[in-house]
Amino acid sequence: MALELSENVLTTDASTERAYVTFLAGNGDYVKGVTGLAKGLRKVATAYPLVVAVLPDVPIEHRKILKAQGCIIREIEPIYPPENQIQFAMAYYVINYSKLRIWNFVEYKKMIYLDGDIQVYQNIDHLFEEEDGHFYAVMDCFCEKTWSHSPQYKIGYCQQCPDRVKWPPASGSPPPLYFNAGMFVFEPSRETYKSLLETLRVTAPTPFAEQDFLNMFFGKVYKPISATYNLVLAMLWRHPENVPDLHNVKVVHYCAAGSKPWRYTGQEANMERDDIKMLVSKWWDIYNDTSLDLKEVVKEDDEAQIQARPKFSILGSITEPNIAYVPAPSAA
Ligand SMILES: O=c1ccn([C@@H]2O[C@H](COP(=O)(O)OP(=O)(O)O[C@H]3O[C@H](CO)[C@H](O)[C@H](O)[C@H]3O)[C@@H](O)[C@H]2O)c(=O)[nH]1
Ligand SMILES: O[C@H]1[C@H](O)[C@@H](O)[C@H](O)[C@@H](O)[C@H]1O
Ligand SMILES: [Mn+2]
Repeated sequence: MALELSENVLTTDASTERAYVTFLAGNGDYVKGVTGLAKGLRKVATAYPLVVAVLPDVPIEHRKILKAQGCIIREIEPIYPPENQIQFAMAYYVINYSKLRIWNFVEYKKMIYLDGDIQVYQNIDHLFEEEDGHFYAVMDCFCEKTWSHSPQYKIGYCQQCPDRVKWPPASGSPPPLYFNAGMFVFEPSRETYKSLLETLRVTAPTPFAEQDFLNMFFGKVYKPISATYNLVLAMLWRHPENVPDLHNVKVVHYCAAGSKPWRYTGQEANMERDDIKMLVSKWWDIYNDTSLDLKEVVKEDDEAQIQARPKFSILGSITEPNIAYVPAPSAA
């Protein structure tokens, strides 16, 4: 099927109109997460490639590692929220606004976004078959300290168990369903991309950065999917009754403090749990499995791709703060 773009013309078949996409910033160790993810996707025999949206501060060496794992490297420009005094739940969340660039990857009709601290343990390609026009993602949990700024946390209300502590009628209607933005199914589109950037320009930044923004922007078309597609680890101790069969879970999100497998020490709260140890060791099994490495040498002309900027122009210019791009502080 021929897909026409205004700037470049691509000839492609249905399988190349779909891809997984992740996001990489900085020269730290998140490249390990993305490497693990590329190998995990290969292990479950996905039919689709993994695109890595990299910020300019990702070093060539890291791009080469990912290219050698079969990833498609796409450099994106950082996006900053409008200047404002804001306390992010984590300082480094500010770079996540740059994720909005993936809506401009319009050579793909549908994509599944996955954070670099996610691992896929079972094939989830069938999610591409879900009906268009919706935003698919997994409902978050509000019980961890990262939420302490929120009314939900202060009240003790969580959408995972709305009857345990009921939302007080005096506070109006309960908050709308809220998804975790570490995994979602979406449709790139120039129009949506433009609208995202324009809306961002007039939206004050909030603690969960682009996650809050996406929840607001896609609220009306959001469709919750099973927790098996993005198991946020805090669910293990906060809502065990909502955890899908752990040994058959499809997607694990190592987002709880101290749970990133490549930084795991076992010291932080809950990290001594057997289920956590099992999931961390499962991640390492994939990362260390050399049989999952792509056996391909990076060719000379691929070097250009590693360094290349996107061919089409980056729409919209968000007002940039006076400070230059701040390298991401190290994460939890
Ligand atoms: O130094 C960094 C920090 C982050 N990342 C990328 O940004 C993603 C988000 O960071 P974390 O996974 O550490 O953060 P959390 O899982 O705690 O964050 C959650 O909240 C964030 C709010 O901004 C985002 O929505 C994110 O997708 C969602 O999973 C990472 O997976 C990775 O892909 C990097 O590449 N380098
Ligand atoms: O995206 C964030 C992040 O993953 C935090 O680690 C988690 O505590 C939150 O629930 C979530 O909203
Ligand atoms: Mn994450």
